[in-house]
Amino acid sequence: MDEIDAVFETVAETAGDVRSILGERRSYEEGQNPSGEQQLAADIYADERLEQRLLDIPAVGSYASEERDEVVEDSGEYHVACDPLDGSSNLKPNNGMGTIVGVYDEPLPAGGDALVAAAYVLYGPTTTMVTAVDGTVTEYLVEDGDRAVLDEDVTVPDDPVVYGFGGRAPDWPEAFASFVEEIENRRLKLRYGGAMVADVNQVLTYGGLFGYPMLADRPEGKLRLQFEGHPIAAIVSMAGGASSDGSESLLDKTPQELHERTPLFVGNESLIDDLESAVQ
Ligand SMILES: O=P(O)(O)OC[C@H]1O[C@](O)(COP(=O)(O)O)[C@@H](O)[C@@H]1O
Ligand SMILES: [Mg+2]
Ligand SMILES: [Mg+2]
Repeated sequence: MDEIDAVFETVAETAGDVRSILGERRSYEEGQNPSGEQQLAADIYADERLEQRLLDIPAVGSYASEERDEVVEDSGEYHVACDPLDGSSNLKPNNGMGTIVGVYDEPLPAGGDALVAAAYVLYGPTTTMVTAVDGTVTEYLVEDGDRAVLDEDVTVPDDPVVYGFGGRAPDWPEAFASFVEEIENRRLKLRYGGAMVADVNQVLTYGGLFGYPMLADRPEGKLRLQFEGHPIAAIVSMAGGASSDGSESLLDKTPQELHERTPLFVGNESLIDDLESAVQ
């Protein structure tokens, strides 16, 4: 699909720009995003750049992002939802961060069944990009805005190695806390860096489970279904893994509101099955 490739191309180009400003846009701005989180100058830069560039593509009919209240309308058959800078609190300690993009063929907010393609960029020691469309997941190295294929068929390894869960352990519901204990006893290794894209990329590379669970005072968890949940779930699912909110696949869910949150788990299908049995 040429239109989807145009979106991927634009995201790769923009990744080059975002990478180049990270060093100088480290300060917090006055404003908060619709989820009540303080915005960094880099969050705002990435959001504005993606908005401009993506809406320039004729097939892109609207742009929505974690960093703005409303959908920006244009005309075109695809609707793009972005987390412009995922894990931006990692900017200060110089750790991994990402950009997440979901492409839908229905106006937003839209259900997971309307998602036709997804991608993320990982700003690590190198910049890489993972795309998912038509059942295939591809990993690229991004240099100067250009993509070079690293792995043309990314699949979640059968034998899981790593796990990482967000939130404070005392806030985890009892059933989830017992599940985590059991996961640790299976000799999985802890890998948690505080940026979902970076943590999920560990799961795609080594196999395992990433989650940001329901919390005692926040049963809806932290992460946003439209901007983070659906695209990440689609990528992991197309790579042979699975997703869940604790009881059903994230791809079966439709947000009632654009910025709706959800508990989020992605990884090997067997681990997602075990998680659902443990927390339901
Ligand atoms: O600091 P915590 O509570 O572990 O939360 C980390 C999670 O929050 C996020 O940073 C939320 O994303 P944003 O940075 O885009 O708001 C995820 O990337 C990450 O998994
Ligand atoms: Mg995020
Ligand atoms: Mg963000």
